[in-house]
Amino acid sequence: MSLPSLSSSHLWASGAAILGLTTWYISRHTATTKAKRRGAVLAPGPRRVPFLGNVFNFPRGRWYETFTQWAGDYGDIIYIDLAGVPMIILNSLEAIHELTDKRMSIHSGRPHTTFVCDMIDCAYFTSMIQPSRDFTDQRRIFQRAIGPHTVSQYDSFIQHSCSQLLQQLDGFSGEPFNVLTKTVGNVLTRIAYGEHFFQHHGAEALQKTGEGIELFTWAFTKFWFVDVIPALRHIPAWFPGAKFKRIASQGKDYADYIRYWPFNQVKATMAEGITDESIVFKYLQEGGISEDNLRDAVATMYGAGVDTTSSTISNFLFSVALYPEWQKQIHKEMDQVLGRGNQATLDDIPKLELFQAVFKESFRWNTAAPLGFVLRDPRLWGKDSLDFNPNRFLASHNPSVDKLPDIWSVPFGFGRRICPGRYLAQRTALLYSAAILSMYEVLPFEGDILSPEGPFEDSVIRRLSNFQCKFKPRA
Ligand code: HEM
Repeated sequence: MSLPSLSSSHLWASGAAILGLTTWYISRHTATTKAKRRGAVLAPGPRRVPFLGNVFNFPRGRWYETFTQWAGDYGDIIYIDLAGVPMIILNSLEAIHELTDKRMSIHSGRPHTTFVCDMIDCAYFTSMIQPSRDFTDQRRIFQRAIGPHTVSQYDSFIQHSCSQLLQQLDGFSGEPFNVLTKTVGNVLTRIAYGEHFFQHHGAEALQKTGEGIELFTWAFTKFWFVDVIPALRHIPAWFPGAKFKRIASQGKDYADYIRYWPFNQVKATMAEGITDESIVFKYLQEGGISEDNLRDAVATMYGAGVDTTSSTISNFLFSVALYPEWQKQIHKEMDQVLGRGNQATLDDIPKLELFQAVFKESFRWNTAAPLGFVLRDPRLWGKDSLDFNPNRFLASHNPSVDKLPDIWSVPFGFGRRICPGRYLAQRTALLYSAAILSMYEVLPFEGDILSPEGPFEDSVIRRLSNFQCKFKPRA
Protein backbone atom coordinates (compact mmCIF):
# COMPACT_ATOMS: atom_id res chain seq x y z
CA MET A 1 0.00 0.00 0.00
CA SER A 2 1.43 3.36 -0.93
CA LEU A 3 1.03 6.44 1.25
CA PRO A 4 -0.93 9.28 -0.33
CA SER A 5 1.62 11.88 -1.46
CA LEU A 6 1.14 15.53 -0.47
CA SER A 7 0.95 17.94 -3.35
CA SER A 8 3.00 21.14 -3.16
CA SER A 9 -0.22 23.16 -2.74
CA HIS A 10 -1.06 21.01 0.31
CA LEU A 11 2.42 21.68 1.72
CA TRP A 12 2.04 25.41 1.19
CA ALA A 13 -1.39 25.37 2.80
CA SER A 14 -0.12 23.44 5.87
CA GLY A 15 2.91 25.75 6.12
CA ALA A 16 0.68 28.80 5.98
CA ALA A 17 -1.65 27.32 8.62
CA ILE A 18 1.26 26.58 11.00
CA LEU A 19 2.69 30.08 10.44
CA GLY A 20 -0.74 31.60 11.00
CA LEU A 21 -1.27 29.65 14.22
CA THR A 22 2.22 30.55 15.50
CA THR A 23 1.64 34.21 14.70
CA TRP A 24 -1.73 34.12 16.45
CA TYR A 25 -0.21 32.34 19.48
CA ILE A 26 2.63 34.83 19.78
CA SER A 27 0.38 37.83 19.32
CA ARG A 28 -1.88 36.56 22.17
CA HIS A 29 1.06 35.92 24.48
CA THR A 30 3.24 39.01 24.36
CA ALA A 31 3.53 40.92 27.62
CA THR A 32 1.71 43.85 26.08
CA THR A 33 -1.34 41.89 24.87
CA LYS A 34 -1.57 39.93 28.13
CA ALA A 35 -1.48 43.17 30.14
CA LYS A 36 -4.10 44.75 27.87
CA ARG A 37 -6.38 41.71 28.23
CA ARG A 38 -6.25 42.15 32.00
CA GLY A 39 -7.48 45.72 31.48
CA ALA A 40 -4.16 47.43 32.20
CA VAL A 41 -3.70 50.93 30.88
CA LEU A 42 -0.15 51.01 29.61
CA ALA A 43 2.02 54.10 30.01
CA PRO A 44 2.89 55.87 26.76
CA GLY A 45 6.07 54.96 24.97
CA PRO A 46 7.85 54.82 21.62
CA ARG A 47 6.15 52.95 18.77
CA ARG A 48 6.27 49.16 19.08
CA VAL A 49 6.33 46.70 16.17
CA PRO A 50 4.27 43.50 16.37
CA PHE A 51 5.92 40.70 18.42
CA LEU A 52 9.31 42.38 18.84
CA GLY A 53 7.98 45.53 20.50
CA ASN A 54 10.73 48.12 20.89
CA VAL A 55 13.67 45.91 19.91
CA PHE A 56 14.51 48.18 16.96
CA ASN A 57 14.22 51.58 18.65
CA PHE A 58 15.72 50.67 22.04
CA PRO A 59 19.14 52.37 22.43
CA ARG A 60 22.24 50.18 22.16
CA GLY A 61 24.42 52.57 24.17
CA ARG A 62 24.21 55.91 26.01
CA TRP A 63 20.74 54.95 27.30
CA TYR A 64 20.24 58.10 29.33
CA GLU A 65 20.38 60.28 26.18
CA THR A 66 17.53 58.40 24.51
CA PHE A 67 15.61 58.18 27.80
CA THR A 68 15.97 61.96 28.18
CA GLN A 69 14.60 62.48 24.69
CA TRP A 70 11.74 60.03 25.37
CA ALA A 71 10.99 61.86 28.67
CA GLY A 72 10.37 64.98 26.57
CA ASP A 73 8.18 63.05 24.11
CA TYR A 74 6.22 60.72 26.42
CA GLY A 75 6.58 61.97 30.02
CA ASP A 76 8.22 60.57 33.13
CA ILE A 77 6.71 57.06 32.99
CA ILE A 78 7.41 55.19 29.75
CA TYR A 79 6.36 51.68 28.72
CA ILE A 80 8.73 49.49 26.70
CA ASP A 81 8.31 45.95 25.44
CA LEU A 82 11.51 44.17 24.45
CA ALA A 83 10.32 41.14 22.52
CA GLY A 84 7.96 40.07 25.28
CA VAL A 85 9.92 41.47 28.24
CA PRO A 86 7.99 44.46 29.62
CA MET A 87 9.94 47.39 31.05
CA ILE A 88 8.98 50.67 32.67
CA ILE A 89 11.39 53.58 32.41
CA LEU A 90 10.99 56.06 35.24
CA ASN A 91 12.43 59.45 34.43
CA SER A 92 11.82 61.43 37.60
CA LEU A 93 12.52 60.91 41.26
CA GLU A 94 8.82 61.52 42.12
CA ALA A 95 7.70 58.80 39.69
CA ILE A 96 10.33 56.44 41.08
CA HIS A 97 9.32 57.04 44.72
CA GLU A 98 5.63 56.80 43.83
CA LEU A 99 6.03 53.38 42.20
CA THR A 100 8.91 51.74 44.06
CA ASP A 101 8.50 53.12 47.60
CA LYS A 102 4.81 53.92 48.02
CA ARG A 103 3.55 51.00 45.92
CA MET A 104 6.44 48.66 46.53
CA SER A 105 4.20 45.65 47.08
CA ILE A 106 3.12 45.69 43.43
CA HIS A 107 6.28 47.03 41.82
CA SER A 108 9.06 44.86 43.14
CA GLY A 109 8.71 41.85 40.86
CA ARG A 110 11.33 40.82 38.31
CA PRO A 111 10.78 39.89 34.66
CA HIS A 112 10.63 36.12 34.32
CA THR A 113 12.14 34.81 31.10
CA THR A 114 12.11 31.19 29.98
CA PHE A 115 15.69 31.17 28.72
CA VAL A 116 17.54 32.78 31.64
CA CYS A 117 15.22 31.94 34.55
CA ASP A 118 13.94 28.47 33.63
CA MET A 119 16.49 26.97 31.26
CA ILE A 120 19.72 28.41 32.66
CA ASP A 121 18.03 28.29 36.06
CA CYS A 122 19.27 31.62 37.37
CA ALA A 123 16.05 32.53 39.17
CA TYR A 124 17.58 31.66 42.55
CA PHE A 125 19.83 34.78 42.56
CA THR A 126 18.53 37.45 44.96
CA SER A 127 18.50 39.91 42.06
CA MET A 128 16.21 37.62 40.01
CA ILE A 129 13.96 36.06 42.62
CA GLN A 130 10.32 37.16 42.74
CA PRO A 131 8.91 38.73 45.94
CA SER A 132 8.23 35.79 48.26
CA ARG A 133 9.21 34.43 51.67
CA ASP A 134 12.55 33.28 50.24
CA PHE A 135 13.19 36.76 48.84
CA THR A 136 12.47 38.39 52.22
CA ASP A 137 14.67 35.83 53.92
CA GLN A 138 17.58 36.49 51.54
CA ARG A 139 17.25 40.26 52.01
CA ARG A 140 17.36 39.71 55.80
CA ILE A 141 20.55 37.69 55.46
CA PHE A 142 22.20 40.57 53.55
CA GLN A 143 20.95 43.02 56.16
CA ARG A 144 22.41 40.95 58.98
CA ALA A 145 25.67 40.11 57.25
CA ILE A 146 26.59 43.33 55.44
CA GLY A 147 24.04 45.86 56.69
CA PRO A 148 25.00 49.25 58.18
CA HIS A 149 25.60 47.83 61.68
CA THR A 150 27.75 44.86 60.71
CA VAL A 151 29.61 45.86 57.56
CA SER A 152 32.62 47.28 59.43
CA GLN A 153 33.54 43.78 60.64
CA TYR A 154 34.99 43.16 57.17
CA ASP A 155 37.20 46.25 57.23
CA SER A 156 40.34 44.19 57.82
CA PHE A 157 39.60 42.16 54.62
CA ILE A 158 39.08 45.35 52.63
CA GLN A 159 42.19 47.10 54.01
CA HIS A 160 44.36 44.03 53.44
CA SER A 161 43.15 43.59 49.85
CA CYS A 162 43.69 47.31 49.27
CA SER A 163 47.38 47.06 50.19
CA GLN A 164 47.73 44.13 47.76
CA LEU A 165 46.01 46.17 45.04
CA LEU A 166 48.44 49.05 45.54
CA GLN A 167 51.38 46.70 45.15
CA GLN A 168 49.97 45.38 41.89
CA LEU A 169 49.49 48.89 40.56
CA ASP A 170 53.12 49.86 41.20
CA GLY A 171 54.48 50.48 37.72
CA PHE A 172 51.29 49.13 36.13
CA SER A 173 50.13 50.54 32.85
CA GLY A 174 47.12 49.23 30.96
CA GLU A 175 43.45 48.64 31.67
CA PRO A 176 42.87 48.87 35.46
CA PHE A 177 39.42 47.24 35.26
CA ASN A 178 40.77 43.68 35.20
CA VAL A 179 43.10 44.29 38.17
CA LEU A 180 40.17 45.80 40.07
CA THR A 181 37.73 42.95 39.32
CA LYS A 182 40.32 40.44 40.52
CA THR A 183 40.86 42.32 43.80
CA VAL A 184 37.14 42.92 44.43
CA GLY A 185 36.39 39.29 43.49
CA ASN A 186 39.02 38.07 45.98
CA VAL A 187 37.65 40.20 48.80
CA LEU A 188 34.01 39.20 48.19
CA THR A 189 34.97 35.51 48.01
CA ARG A 190 36.87 35.77 51.31
CA ILE A 191 33.96 37.60 52.99
CA ALA A 192 31.43 35.10 51.67
CA TYR A 193 33.26 31.77 52.03
CA GLY A 194 36.35 32.49 54.15
CA GLU A 195 40.13 32.39 53.95
CA HIS A 196 40.39 28.60 54.05
CA PHE A 197 38.12 28.25 51.01
CA PHE A 198 39.90 31.10 49.25
CA GLN A 199 43.36 29.58 49.78
CA HIS A 200 42.35 26.10 48.61
CA HIS A 201 39.79 26.77 45.89
CA GLY A 202 39.76 30.54 45.29
CA ALA A 203 41.48 30.55 41.89
CA GLU A 204 39.20 27.88 40.40
CA ALA A 205 36.03 29.34 41.96
CA LEU A 206 36.79 32.86 40.75
CA GLN A 207 37.59 31.65 37.24
CA LYS A 208 34.38 29.59 36.90
CA THR A 209 32.14 32.16 38.58
CA GLY A 210 33.54 34.93 36.36
CA GLU A 211 32.90 32.84 33.22
CA GLY A 212 29.37 32.00 34.40
CA ILE A 213 28.46 35.61 35.17
CA GLU A 214 29.78 36.68 31.77
CA LEU A 215 27.56 34.10 30.07
CA PHE A 216 24.46 35.10 32.11
CA THR A 217 25.01 38.80 31.43
CA TRP A 218 25.36 38.13 27.72
CA ALA A 219 22.29 35.87 27.68
CA PHE A 220 20.28 38.41 29.63
CA THR A 221 20.77 41.11 27.00
CA LYS A 222 19.99 38.93 23.95
CA PHE A 223 16.69 38.11 22.28
CA TRP A 224 15.68 34.44 22.64
CA PHE A 225 12.79 33.11 20.59
CA VAL A 226 12.02 30.61 23.34
CA ASP A 227 11.02 33.53 25.58
CA VAL A 228 8.15 34.19 23.18
CA ILE A 229 7.25 30.50 22.61
CA PRO A 230 8.24 28.73 25.87
CA ALA A 231 7.22 25.33 24.47
CA LEU A 232 10.35 25.47 22.26
CA ARG A 233 12.42 24.57 25.32
CA HIS A 234 11.26 20.97 24.85
CA ILE A 235 12.78 20.45 21.39
CA PRO A 236 15.83 18.16 21.47
CA ALA A 237 19.31 19.72 21.58
CA TRP A 238 20.32 18.04 18.28
CA PHE A 239 17.40 19.65 16.41
CA PRO A 240 18.50 22.13 13.71
CA GLY A 241 18.46 25.67 15.16
CA ALA A 242 18.51 24.39 18.75
CA LYS A 243 21.88 25.92 19.62
CA PHE A 244 20.09 27.82 22.40
CA LYS A 245 19.55 24.49 24.18
CA ARG A 246 23.29 23.83 24.26
CA ILE A 247 23.99 27.36 25.52
CA ALA A 248 21.34 26.93 28.20
CA SER A 249 22.81 23.63 29.31
CA GLN A 250 26.29 25.20 29.60
CA GLY A 251 24.72 28.12 31.51
CA LYS A 252 22.93 25.73 33.87
CA ASP A 253 26.22 23.97 34.69
CA TYR A 254 27.68 27.35 35.69
CA ALA A 255 24.53 28.35 37.63
CA ASP A 256 24.60 25.09 39.60
CA TYR A 257 28.33 25.37 40.24
CA ILE A 258 28.01 28.92 41.61
CA ARG A 259 25.03 27.96 43.73
CA TYR A 260 26.24 24.72 45.31
CA TRP A 261 29.95 24.09 45.00
CA PRO A 262 31.58 26.79 47.20
CA PHE A 263 28.84 26.46 49.83
CA ASN A 264 29.25 22.69 50.04
CA GLN A 265 33.03 23.04 50.32
CA VAL A 266 32.62 25.30 53.38
CA LYS A 267 30.18 22.82 54.92
CA ALA A 268 32.64 19.99 54.34
CA THR A 269 35.42 22.05 55.95
CA MET A 270 33.22 22.74 58.96
CA ALA A 271 32.44 19.03 59.27
CA GLU A 272 36.21 18.44 59.56
CA GLY A 273 36.25 20.81 62.54
CA ILE A 274 38.17 23.59 60.76
CA THR A 275 37.07 27.07 61.85
CA ASP A 276 37.15 30.19 59.70
CA GLU A 277 35.69 33.68 59.45
CA SER A 278 33.06 34.13 56.73
CA ILE A 279 29.37 34.81 56.24
CA VAL A 280 28.61 31.17 55.46
CA PHE A 281 30.61 29.91 58.42
CA LYS A 282 29.13 32.42 60.87
CA TYR A 283 25.47 31.91 59.97
CA LEU A 284 25.66 28.15 59.54
CA GLN A 285 27.17 27.98 63.00
CA GLU A 286 24.64 30.34 64.55
CA GLY A 287 21.72 28.53 62.88
CA GLY A 288 18.17 29.85 62.89
CA ILE A 289 18.14 30.84 59.21
CA SER A 290 17.25 28.84 56.12
CA GLU A 291 20.35 27.11 54.81
CA ASP A 292 19.03 27.25 51.23
CA ASN A 293 18.46 31.00 51.40
CA LEU A 294 21.86 31.60 52.98
CA ARG A 295 23.43 29.58 50.14
CA ASP A 296 21.54 31.50 47.42
CA ALA A 297 22.09 34.97 48.91
CA VAL A 298 25.83 34.40 49.25
CA ALA A 299 26.00 32.93 45.72
CA THR A 300 24.61 36.25 44.43
CA MET A 301 27.35 38.37 45.96
CA TYR A 302 30.02 37.89 43.30
CA GLY A 303 27.74 38.54 40.32
CA ALA A 304 26.05 41.55 41.89
CA GLY A 305 29.11 43.07 43.52
CA VAL A 306 32.24 42.61 41.41
CA ASP A 307 31.63 44.44 38.13
CA THR A 308 29.55 47.19 39.78
CA THR A 309 32.18 48.01 42.42
CA SER A 310 35.11 47.70 39.98
CA SER A 311 33.34 49.93 37.44
CA THR A 312 32.70 52.56 40.10
CA ILE A 313 36.43 52.70 40.92
CA SER A 314 37.51 52.54 37.29
CA ASN A 315 35.05 55.36 36.44
CA PHE A 316 36.60 57.43 39.24
CA LEU A 317 40.11 56.83 37.85
CA PHE A 318 38.83 57.84 34.43
CA SER A 319 37.36 61.08 35.86
CA VAL A 320 40.62 62.14 37.52
CA ALA A 321 42.69 61.21 34.45
CA LEU A 322 40.28 63.23 32.30
CA TYR A 323 40.31 66.22 34.67
CA PRO A 324 43.91 66.44 35.99
CA GLU A 325 43.20 69.78 37.70
CA TRP A 326 40.81 67.95 40.09
CA GLN A 327 43.39 65.23 40.61
CA LYS A 328 46.00 67.87 41.55
CA GLN A 329 43.60 69.37 44.09
CA ILE A 330 42.97 65.94 45.66
CA HIS A 331 46.72 65.34 45.88
CA LYS A 332 47.16 68.73 47.57
CA GLU A 333 44.43 67.90 50.09
CA MET A 334 45.95 64.47 50.78
CA ASP A 335 49.42 65.96 51.31
CA GLN A 336 47.96 68.37 53.85
CA VAL A 337 45.69 65.92 55.67
CA LEU A 338 47.66 62.64 55.48
CA GLY A 339 51.21 63.80 54.79
CA ARG A 340 52.84 62.87 51.50
CA GLY A 341 53.63 59.17 51.06
CA ASN A 342 51.05 57.95 53.61
CA GLN A 343 48.42 55.53 52.34
CA ALA A 344 44.82 56.64 52.97
CA THR A 345 42.84 54.39 55.31
CA LEU A 346 39.10 54.07 55.97
CA ASP A 347 39.48 56.36 59.02
CA ASP A 348 41.00 59.10 56.83
CA ILE A 349 38.12 59.33 54.36
CA PRO A 350 35.79 61.58 56.41
CA LYS A 351 38.69 64.11 56.60
CA LEU A 352 39.14 64.21 52.79
CA GLU A 353 36.31 66.55 51.85
CA LEU A 354 37.49 67.40 48.36
CA PHE A 355 38.31 63.79 47.48
CA GLN A 356 34.80 62.81 48.59
CA ALA A 357 33.23 65.55 46.43
CA VAL A 358 35.14 64.35 43.34
CA PHE A 359 34.27 60.72 44.06
CA LYS A 360 30.56 61.52 44.53
CA GLU A 361 30.48 63.53 41.32
CA SER A 362 32.12 60.70 39.40
CA PHE A 363 29.58 58.25 40.89
CA ARG A 364 26.74 60.53 39.81
CA TRP A 365 28.14 61.33 36.39
CA ASN A 366 28.90 57.78 35.34
CA THR A 367 27.24 55.40 37.71
CA ALA A 368 27.76 51.67 37.17
CA ALA A 369 24.08 50.71 37.13
CA PRO A 370 22.27 52.22 34.15
CA LEU A 371 19.51 54.02 36.03
CA GLY A 372 18.35 56.19 33.20
CA PHE A 373 17.96 59.88 33.49
CA VAL A 374 17.64 60.48 37.21
CA LEU A 375 21.34 61.01 37.94
CA ARG A 376 21.57 63.64 35.22
CA ASP A 377 18.22 65.32 35.73
CA PRO A 378 18.69 69.13 35.79
CA ARG A 379 15.62 69.40 38.06
CA LEU A 380 17.66 67.57 40.74
CA TRP A 381 21.29 68.46 40.07
CA GLY A 382 21.11 71.93 38.55
CA LYS A 383 21.52 73.43 35.09
CA ASP A 384 25.01 71.95 34.68
CA SER A 385 23.79 68.41 35.44
CA LEU A 386 25.45 67.00 32.31
CA ASP A 387 28.85 68.45 33.28
CA PHE A 388 31.43 67.05 35.66
CA ASN A 389 31.43 69.55 38.52
CA PRO A 390 32.45 68.27 41.99
CA ASN A 391 31.77 71.74 43.43
CA ARG A 392 28.08 70.80 43.58
CA PHE A 393 28.98 68.50 46.51
CA LEU A 394 31.02 71.15 48.39
CA ALA A 395 29.14 73.32 50.88
CA SER A 396 31.73 76.08 50.30
CA HIS A 397 30.58 76.32 46.64
CA ASN A 398 27.00 75.13 46.82
CA PRO A 399 24.84 76.52 49.64
CA SER A 400 22.04 74.10 48.59
CA VAL A 401 24.22 71.00 48.93
CA ASP A 402 21.83 69.57 51.56
CA LYS A 403 18.98 69.65 49.04
CA LEU A 404 20.75 67.31 46.60
CA PRO A 405 19.41 63.72 46.45
CA ASP A 406 21.36 61.24 48.57
CA ILE A 407 24.24 60.05 46.38
CA TRP A 408 24.74 57.01 48.65
CA SER A 409 21.22 55.89 47.87
CA VAL A 410 20.01 56.88 44.37
CA PRO A 411 22.68 54.99 42.33
CA PHE A 412 21.82 51.85 44.32
CA GLY A 413 18.18 51.66 43.26
CA PHE A 414 14.95 52.07 45.17
CA GLY A 415 12.23 50.55 47.34
CA ARG A 416 12.26 46.93 48.32
CA ARG A 417 14.92 46.02 45.74
CA ILE A 418 17.47 48.66 46.74
CA CYS A 419 20.98 47.21 46.60
CA PRO A 420 21.67 45.32 49.85
CA GLY A 421 25.43 45.48 49.18
CA ARG A 422 25.58 49.27 49.14
CA TYR A 423 27.36 49.72 52.48
CA LEU A 424 30.08 47.27 51.54
CA ALA A 425 30.33 48.75 48.03
CA GLN A 426 30.63 52.29 49.41
CA ARG A 427 33.42 51.35 51.84
CA THR A 428 35.34 49.33 49.26
CA ALA A 429 35.06 51.83 46.41
CA LEU A 430 35.91 54.84 48.60
CA LEU A 431 38.89 53.15 50.24
CA TYR A 432 40.42 51.77 47.03
CA SER A 433 39.96 55.09 45.22
CA ALA A 434 41.41 57.18 48.07
CA ALA A 435 44.32 54.80 48.63
CA ILE A 436 45.21 54.74 44.92
CA LEU A 437 45.33 58.53 44.74
CA SER A 438 47.29 58.80 47.99
CA MET A 439 50.07 56.71 46.42
CA TYR A 440 49.85 57.31 42.67
CA GLU A 441 49.31 59.85 39.96
CA VAL A 442 46.84 58.45 37.43
CA LEU A 443 47.89 59.42 33.92
CA PRO A 444 46.47 58.68 30.49
CA PHE A 445 48.83 57.10 27.98
CA GLU A 446 51.01 59.57 26.11
CA GLY A 447 49.19 60.76 23.02
CA ASP A 448 45.81 59.42 24.25
CA ILE A 449 43.18 62.12 24.30
CA LEU A 450 40.41 61.29 26.74
CA SER A 451 36.95 62.65 26.08
CA PRO A 452 34.05 63.03 28.58
CA GLU A 453 32.01 60.62 26.43
CA GLY A 454 34.72 58.04 27.19
CA PRO A 455 34.72 54.57 25.72
CA PHE A 456 31.60 53.53 27.70
CA GLU A 457 29.72 50.29 27.12
CA ASP A 458 26.11 50.09 28.31
CA SER A 459 24.85 46.65 29.10
CA VAL A 460 23.49 45.23 32.36
CA ILE A 461 26.02 47.63 33.87
CA ARG A 462 27.63 50.76 32.45
CA ARG A 463 31.38 50.27 32.22
CA LEU A 464 34.41 51.66 30.49
CA SER A 465 35.73 49.48 27.75
CA ASN A 466 39.43 49.65 27.13
CA PHE A 467 40.25 52.62 29.36
CA GLN A 468 44.04 52.46 29.76
CA CYS A 469 46.17 54.49 32.16
CA LYS A 470 49.49 54.60 34.00
CA PHE A 471 50.10 54.67 37.77
CA LYS A 472 53.09 56.86 38.63
CA PRO A 473 54.25 56.56 42.28
CA ARG A 474 54.01 59.91 44.12
CA ALA A 475 56.51 59.31 46.91
C1 HEM B 1 29.14 50.47 43.58
C2 HEM B 1 28.72 49.23 43.51
C3 HEM B 1 27.28 48.83 43.35
C4 HEM B 1 26.27 49.47 42.68
C5 HEM B 1 26.33 50.79 41.91
C6 HEM B 1 25.09 48.64 42.83
C7 HEM B 1 23.84 48.98 42.31
C8 HEM B 1 22.75 48.16 42.40
C9 HEM B 1 21.46 48.46 41.81
C10 HEM B 1 21.12 49.73 41.04
C11 HEM B 1 20.65 47.41 42.08
C12 HEM B 1 19.21 47.24 41.61
C13 HEM B 1 18.26 47.84 42.58
C14 HEM B 1 16.85 47.87 42.03
O1 HEM B 1 16.46 46.95 41.31
O2 HEM B 1 16.16 48.84 42.30
C15 HEM B 1 21.40 46.44 42.84
C16 HEM B 1 20.90 45.24 43.28
C17 HEM B 1 21.62 44.34 44.03
N1 HEM B 1 22.91 44.48 44.49
FE1 HEM B 1 24.12 46.04 44.14
N2 HEM B 1 25.41 47.53 43.55
C18 HEM B 1 26.73 47.60 43.91
C19 HEM B 1 27.45 46.68 44.67
C20 HEM B 1 26.94 45.57 45.26
C21 HEM B 1 27.66 44.66 46.14
C22 HEM B 1 29.11 44.85 46.60
C23 HEM B 1 26.80 43.65 46.47
C24 HEM B 1 27.00 42.44 47.36
C25 HEM B 1 28.04 42.19 48.04
C26 HEM B 1 25.54 43.91 45.80
C27 HEM B 1 24.42 43.11 45.87
C28 HEM B 1 23.24 43.36 45.23
C29 HEM B 1 22.11 42.44 45.23
C30 HEM B 1 22.05 41.09 45.94
C31 HEM B 1 21.09 43.05 44.48
C32 HEM B 1 19.70 42.50 44.18
C33 HEM B 1 18.72 43.07 45.19
C34 HEM B 1 17.28 42.68 44.92
O3 HEM B 1 16.93 42.43 43.77
O4 HEM B 1 16.52 42.66 45.88
N3 HEM B 1 25.66 45.08 45.08
N4 HEM B 1 22.67 46.91 43.03
